[in-house]
Amino acid sequence: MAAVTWRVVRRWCPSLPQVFRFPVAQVHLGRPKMRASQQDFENAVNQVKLLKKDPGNQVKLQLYALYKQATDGPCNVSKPGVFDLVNKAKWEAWNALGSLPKETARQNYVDLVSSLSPSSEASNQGKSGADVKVQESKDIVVTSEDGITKIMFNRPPKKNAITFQMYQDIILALKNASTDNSAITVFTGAGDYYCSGNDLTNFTSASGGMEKAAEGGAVLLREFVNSFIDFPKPLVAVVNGPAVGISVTLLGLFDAVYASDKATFHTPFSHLGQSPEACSSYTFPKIMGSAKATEMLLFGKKLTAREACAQGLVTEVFPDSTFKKEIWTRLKAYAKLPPNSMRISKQLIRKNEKEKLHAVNAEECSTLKERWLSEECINAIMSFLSRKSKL
Ligand SMILES: CCCCC/C=C/CC(=O)SCCNC(=O)CCNC(=O)[C@H](O)C(C)(C)COP(=O)(O)OP(=O)(O)OC[C@H]1O[C@@H](n2cnc3c(N)ncnc32)[C@H](O)[C@@H]1OP(=O)(O)O
Repeated sequence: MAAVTWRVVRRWCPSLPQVFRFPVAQVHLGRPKMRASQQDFENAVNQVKLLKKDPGNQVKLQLYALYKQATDGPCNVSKPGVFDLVNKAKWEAWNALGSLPKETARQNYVDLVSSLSPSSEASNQGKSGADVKVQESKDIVVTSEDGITKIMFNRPPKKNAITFQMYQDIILALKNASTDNSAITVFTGAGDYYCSGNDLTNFTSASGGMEKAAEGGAVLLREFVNSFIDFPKPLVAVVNGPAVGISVTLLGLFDAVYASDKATFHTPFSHLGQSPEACSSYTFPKIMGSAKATEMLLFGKKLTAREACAQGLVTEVFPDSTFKKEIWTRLKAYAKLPPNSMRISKQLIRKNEKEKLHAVNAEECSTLKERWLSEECINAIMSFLSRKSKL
């Protein structure tokens, strides 16, 4: 099997990978699908041989890398010489998958092949006997175009507040984006808000009581933030409007943040009887100095986009009238840069911080678990729900 894939890739990949455009593909995420079986994987390998349309060198390299990871595990061969262009590109694609587990690589391979041949997914599911209906998530929309995977908060009637389901959808979207063929990943919001933060009904509407909800919430939050800490490609926020709570604190883990001049940045944790999350107790003082971080995280001072830019939380601010046009033009150009180079540079920048970020995340989550059960927090949430308070 390996020889077949090797031949296919070699035939398809005669030169160094160029930057290829990938067709528009909209992927709705929902509950994770059943894990791909060995049979699904072998079906997908055969499916690749039958593809009528050349999917482009980037996809072929990704297929090669996932195949090797799924069958041999992490890259265990020495790097080809600098002039062995094809094998070096293949080695780099495989090596970039790091310690991705074999089962995950197998699943990602099957998903990637499914996305190349829309009819194959249904037939794969039929063969494995898994008649699982993938629940579509309307609240997180993931699209891929021009080398950019876009993850959009899509719940405008609730100002894009994040439900428990949306946290899970985002974890899955980031997992898929980390091995898809895009060069960069972008978060943005639908409607007038970027995101109003955690959905304040998450805990009150959870079955099984507050204690159980707080326990589960802390585990989910930790996994959610970890997926941002570990995300291997450039991660960009396109902040189209006001951002609140966790949608602001997460920005400290992004590689670039572009904002409309209509955006605001608000972390009202004390007003809500809560404490900072998403590593902001570490990243914010580092980014803006402890005095300015204190104003935001302890006193809930809301920043305009220009103030956030002056503090280093935002990369650049654009007039709202031209924001979308200007930013997507720029991002499409960035997405044409060599993806491996960007990924490796990000790895160098993030490497020395990772351990610290994971430790901070763990501590913030266990602190929050206690906070969510506190009287201060419960009263603040009840007050919002009974419409006595608004930010
Ligand atoms: C796994 C768990 C992890 C948990 C991680 C913890 C993170 C901490 C945080 O994120 S703290 C931040 C939480 N967010 C807030 O406190 C914002 C609360 N919302 C508001 O104050 C206001 O709604 C507003 C300022 C965002 C917008 O005000 P506006 O007057 O413009 O609009 P409405 O208030 O009428 O809102 C429209 C509808 O949207 C609902 N809504 C808005 N935000 C939230 C939210 N965060 N949670 C739940 N619902 C929200 C609002 O209730 C309205 O709904 P309705 O039309 O049905 O009344």
